[in-house]
Amino acid sequence: MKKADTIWMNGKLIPWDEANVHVLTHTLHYGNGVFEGTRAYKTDKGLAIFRLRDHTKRLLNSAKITMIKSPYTLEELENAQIELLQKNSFESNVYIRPLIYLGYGIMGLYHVKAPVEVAIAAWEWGSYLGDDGLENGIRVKISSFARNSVKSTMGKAKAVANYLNSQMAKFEALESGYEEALLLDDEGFIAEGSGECFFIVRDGKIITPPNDNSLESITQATVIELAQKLGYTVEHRRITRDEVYIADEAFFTGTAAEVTPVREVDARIIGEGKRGPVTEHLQKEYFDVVYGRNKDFEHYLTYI
Ligand SMILES: Cc1[nH+]cc(COP(=O)(O)O)c(CN[C@@H](CCC(=O)O)C(=O)O)c1O
Repeated sequence: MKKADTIWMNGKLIPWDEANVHVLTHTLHYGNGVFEGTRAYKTDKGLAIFRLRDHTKRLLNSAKITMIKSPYTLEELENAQIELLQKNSFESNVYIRPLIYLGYGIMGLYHVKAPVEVAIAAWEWGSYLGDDGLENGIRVKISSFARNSVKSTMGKAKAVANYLNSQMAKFEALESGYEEALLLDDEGFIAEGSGECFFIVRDGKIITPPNDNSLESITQATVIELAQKLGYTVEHRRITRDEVYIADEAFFTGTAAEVTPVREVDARIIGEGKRGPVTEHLQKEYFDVVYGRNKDFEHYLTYI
């Protein structure tokens, strides 16, 4: 990972190598911290953060869900992200990682007296699932792990602790020779990927699971809005694994994953075993949106 010069920590820009925490930082031990993943793209008019407000709102919603009181307002956090990108220099697209976490000072599960800290880092990050994956699709394994259950966790919070489930699913998939995991919910319906939301295409219709068991994905929402504007029928409904196997196309969406085609699931070739025509169309349109080439969506961009 290429270091940037500085990281924003609790209101100050400090040198990357000095952005450290104490080993008894509460979140390190108990996993109650919330974070975001936001991309900024090199558009013709310079670097632009995509859906900054939506991501920052979700960060504060995540904090509210897990009972962390942010010391900064929505505007202060937005301005901090803008300042971080202005004060660092980046050659290519940037990934921004805000984190609100519980710092050093108390141990034990009752967290309310732990100090709340905020750090925002940014680095240059290419395609999450590989350039080849973006173009030709990836191979996916249905995970042996069910997605965190709504009976025991809260998936609308982008909370640190929720990612042990994702990490183990990702590990299992890669160790089995695949490139990503697709998780079922605890009733056996498709939930989402380890770090993405999921779509299939059947008979020209675009289908994606509701967010009962997944993060409310900003990229999923953008792709749905885009697809509807392009005249596609979009269904938000439950999907079973065997419906995935017989789908004409499938793809993941996420800030990091962008629109990544899926060409195989559990050794079943999806469609023609490559990026499908609808996926390719949506992927191209999505990149036009985030690079500021689609004026109907330019309100989502915050130019730095
Ligand atoms: C579990 C999960 N589900 C769906 C999504 C898609 O949400 P959105 O980015 O708002 O469209 C993400 C983002 N996953 C982050 C993973 C990055 C990482 O590995 O770290 C991301 O895409 O930034 C998830 O982590």
